[in-house]
Formats: sequence, C-alpha cells, structure tokens
Amino acid sequence: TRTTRPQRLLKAVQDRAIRGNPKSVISVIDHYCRNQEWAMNVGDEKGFILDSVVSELNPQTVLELGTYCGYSAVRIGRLLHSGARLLTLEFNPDYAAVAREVISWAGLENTVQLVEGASGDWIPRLREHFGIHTFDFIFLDHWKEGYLADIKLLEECRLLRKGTVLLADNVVCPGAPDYLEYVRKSPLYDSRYFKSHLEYTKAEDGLEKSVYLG
Ligand SMILES: O=c1[nH]cnc2c(O)c(F)c(-c3ccc(F)cc3)cc12
Ligand SMILES: [Mg+2]
Repeated sequence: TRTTRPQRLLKAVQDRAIRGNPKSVISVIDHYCRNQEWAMNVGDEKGFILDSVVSELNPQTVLELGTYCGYSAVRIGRLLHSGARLLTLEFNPDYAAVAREVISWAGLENTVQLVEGASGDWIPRLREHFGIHTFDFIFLDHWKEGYLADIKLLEECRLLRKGTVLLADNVVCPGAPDYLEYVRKSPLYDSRYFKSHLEYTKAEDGLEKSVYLG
C-alpha cells in the first residue's frame, strides 16, 4: 500500500539530513515541504518566531501539544540547555511513530520525550507520572478545537506558574477564535499576536504568545 505523507517526510530526513544534526533535519524538512510535498509543520517563518521566544525564555520544562512529525520538537529541543526537557504529546500513533524517528535522527532522544495519547487524558496525569511541577513554556499545535479546553485544564491542574509562556500556532489559519478571545480577555494572561504566514505559503497565519500572570 502507498506510503503516508509523514513516512515520505521521514524518508527525506533519513536520505538527506546528517544524523545528530538538528539544524540539517530542520532544513531538509523545510526544503522538502516547500518544494515537494506540503506538510503541517510550523515551518521556517513561524519557526523563526518560535526560536526567538524559546531562546529569550531559556525554559527548563517545556510541554508541546501536537508533535506531528517532530519538526517543532526538534526546533525547540535543539535550543534547550543541558538538563532542560521537552515533553511532547501526540494522539495519532502513525504521526508518533514517524516523530520518534525524526527526533532520534536529530539526536534529541535524551532531551525530547514523546508521549502517545490525548492531551485531555494526559494533562491531569503529568505531575504524578513525570514528576513535573509546572511548565516554563507550552507550545500549542495540536488541534484548534482543543486549545481552549486544554489551557483551562492546565490552569485547573496548576501546571502553569507566574510567567509561564504559552505560544499557540494557527490562531488565524485554521484559526482558534474561542482560544484567542479567552487569552485576550482574561486578566490571567498578557497576550500578543505575532503576524506571520501559513507554513510554506503566502496565506496569513500567526502565533499568539500569552504570559500567565497567575
Ligand atoms: O491540524 C493542525 N494541527 C496543527 N497544526 C496545523 C497547521 O500548522 C496547519 F497549517 C494546518 C492546516 C491544514 C490545512 C490547511 F488548509 C491549512 C492549515 C492544520 C494543523
Ligand atoms: Mg500548526
């Protein structure tokens, strides 16, 4: 049977990227998705904004909702200092299988931990299961329908602390209007929009950065 889009992306990484070199994994994926087959990675333009937020924050504990092929896990993981950890949740087992290979090819298997399952099921169990107290940085990139429910769940589970930064992808395309309204209206957050473009296209999209005020 035919290969899947994630499997074809993984083959490009294995054929063209240098093992243990996250920068080459990122550039191979971006070149492949721009020139051969589009895929829903955060991409190079929004990825540059993601890099600057992570680099400025220098987080020790990071949560990513939505791994897909592992592109943003590699983008974030490569910037983390020794001892820092990224936990990435992926619901789709086929995506998770590819992402594990991409993360391993980048040499980030000791920095990035992929957990398979639904964010709504795992968020309430992160403290007891992984010994996590609170997160310094959270990247929301799973499904626009889940953004608002998951941020409220993170609040309830007390996994946010004063200064925790949340960065949400696709707040314009496909769009997460209920999430935007919540973080922009709530006194619990200081929120701002980084205008950019949908990965590998000229369409508008952007990232919403929200600081939890506690
Ligand atoms: O479902 C998604 N989860 C996470 N990120 C996405 C994304 O970055 C997209 F561009 C898109 C997307 C897909 C098809 C389009 F026509 C436009 C955007 C979807 C997702
Ligand atoms: Mg996205």
